Amino acid sequence: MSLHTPRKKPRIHFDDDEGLRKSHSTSSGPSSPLQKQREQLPIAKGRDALIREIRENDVTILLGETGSGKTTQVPQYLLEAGMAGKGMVAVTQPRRVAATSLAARVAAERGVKLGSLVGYSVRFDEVCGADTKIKYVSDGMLVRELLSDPLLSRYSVIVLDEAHERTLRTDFLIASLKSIQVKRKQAADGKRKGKSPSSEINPLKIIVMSATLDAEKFSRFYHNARILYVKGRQHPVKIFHTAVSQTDYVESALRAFFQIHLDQPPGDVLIFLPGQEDIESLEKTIISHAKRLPVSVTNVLVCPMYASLPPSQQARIFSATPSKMRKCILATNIAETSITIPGVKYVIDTGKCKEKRYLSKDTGGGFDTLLTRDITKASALQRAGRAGREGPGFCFRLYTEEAFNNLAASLEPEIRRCSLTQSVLELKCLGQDLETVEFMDPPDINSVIAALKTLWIIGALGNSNELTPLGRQMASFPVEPYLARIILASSAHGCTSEVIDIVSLLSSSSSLFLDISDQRDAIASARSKFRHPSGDHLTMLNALRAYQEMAETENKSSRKEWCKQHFLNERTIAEALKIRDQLRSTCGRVGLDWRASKKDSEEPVLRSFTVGLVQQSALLQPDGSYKQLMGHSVVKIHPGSTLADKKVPAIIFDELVYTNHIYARGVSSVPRSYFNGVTPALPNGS
Ligand SMILES: Nc1ncnc2c1ncn2[C@@H]1O[C@H](COP(=O)(O)OP(=O)(O)OP(=O)(O)O)[C@@H](O)[C@H]1O
Repeated sequence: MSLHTPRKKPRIHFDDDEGLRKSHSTSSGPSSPLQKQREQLPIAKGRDALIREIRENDVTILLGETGSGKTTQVPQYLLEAGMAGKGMVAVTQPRRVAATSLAARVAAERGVKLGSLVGYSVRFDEVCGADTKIKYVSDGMLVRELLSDPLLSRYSVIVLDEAHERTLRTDFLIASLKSIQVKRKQAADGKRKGKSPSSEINPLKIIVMSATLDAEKFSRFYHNARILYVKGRQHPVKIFHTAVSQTDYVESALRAFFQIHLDQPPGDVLIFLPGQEDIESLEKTIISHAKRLPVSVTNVLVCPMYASLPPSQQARIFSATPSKMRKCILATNIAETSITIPGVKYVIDTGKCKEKRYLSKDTGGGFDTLLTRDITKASALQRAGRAGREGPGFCFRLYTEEAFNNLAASLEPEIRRCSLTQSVLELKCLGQDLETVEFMDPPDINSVIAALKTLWIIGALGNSNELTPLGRQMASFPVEPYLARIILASSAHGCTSEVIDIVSLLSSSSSLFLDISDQRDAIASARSKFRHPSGDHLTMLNALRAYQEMAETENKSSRKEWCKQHFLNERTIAEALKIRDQLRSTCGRVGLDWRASKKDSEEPVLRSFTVGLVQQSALLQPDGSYKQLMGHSVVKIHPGSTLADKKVPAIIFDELVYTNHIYARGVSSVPRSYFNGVTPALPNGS
């Protein structure tokens, strides 16, 4: 590799530069139709044996290298073998982008329209029909289905894919499916013996899949379940490590990208970074460096990819790369498992990720936060596995081989490190207690107590931890319990219409207000039109109302321009309006009139929000700081808030962001008296 990086930076030396040169002599072969591709996948050779084993065993643990064909093929084999019966095959995915893109791929392989035989279901978006037999579903959505169908009787087979990720929802399913399987077996046996002839319940098959799984542990949990291995991968991935460790991973990623771009044959590049901030900063530097390249060099198309990016923008990574361009995808670990991004030949792995962790009150927290940390070996293997899906691939790790060897094998399960509030509520609705469920790894007792306390404070649980009617109503809403509580509180204050509008905006995957750090003055002046003196919640409502008024008369391009001028994210509005429809229909189901609206809505709306956000509130101290009402942390108002630098007696906020300070984001000012009587835990007059 010759030295061509911009800004004349020294090249990064990888441990097998020579090997890289040689490996390009391998051709990926001519492209073949989808069916031929299916037959060539490593898993295809073992198809019959696999079906036989699954038929014979209640639970099967399937291990196979990334790209061997597990996720796309196993559900189709089950269908072809008639194992879906009258029911469906569900395939769970920890991430929505994986569920939607896999469903599209499998629909294409079967030559059917997405939403017919093959569909998907993720939060706020479902593309399925009466004839759907294979459903890719986010783990969270399957948990929600449990609430209305505790035996998941619509499914004949449930495939827990990427089980190694051990998200809270996956662990919840791992535990629930174990007892559901027993109950369904008993029901089916009873039916055979004529005890319950009307029962439509059939036995359930469980398949657990991953490329990087502690298979023995899963097997033990499921009564020594059968472990199967799929051998081999379709295309090789050559892995390179840096010769020496790197100090600045963003800078190193920049250099590695241009080394590939200038020296290597065509093929898109996927760079893994920990979070949105790093992605935005690298995006800017890549674009500015690319502009300075000679005109003869292929153009670069940068596509960011992180969870809070609207789904339509995320979908850009899957669209074909224009000719004479090289796509450079900058992604968090949301692109790490399951997905195939067509065109990606090179992966650059910074070795870093953000991990959600619950900061306990003892450490000044009491909330989930994201911390940057080293990835695990399992993640490194998954990241490398995103190359080599359509032909030979290359993975450049920006850390040494020794550092790789020292990485932890896998991440601590989410159940051991995240807030459990929603899960506790869901279990309560199923008549269970988190403490008594047989989890693969039991949760930390302090987290369970914190969740129970939150649910008690917002009225979901009574004094003996029993589920209240209010709690059951909260669980019906597809949002966090505290947001559901706000909606329910709005009923008493007669402002459900306004509150649902704001909650819909808060539940969207990206923020309504664009926050571009170097344009804060321009943003502040554009936003002043909508500013509500009480703070961000009613400012959001004003902006939404202004948008809707304008949209009544303007066409699509003027609407877009208007949003640009006002630094509003139009996609967030579109998403929020969809969410609003769902929340309105949930209101209908729980007997709430969503049309209830107040002309002067400030007090009723803020009173409703205070009920749900009582744990997310802080009081002004004599020294000018804000101290949490329920907790020990001193928080600052986020600079992006309409209340930044303001001193008001009390604030409520949507979230805390943990950087060099603890910042409250999405802030409104409320009179202290609003806290009176909101919760039984608060002393009078606080
Ligand atoms: N959207 C797609 N476009 C092109 N090829 C695809 C697509 N999805 C899957 N493939 C092809 O099918 C192969 C198998 O994909 P599949 O997701 O089934 O593998 P897997 O074993 O589940 O991998 P992983 O463990 O990484 O999820 C890929 O390597 C790729 O060749």
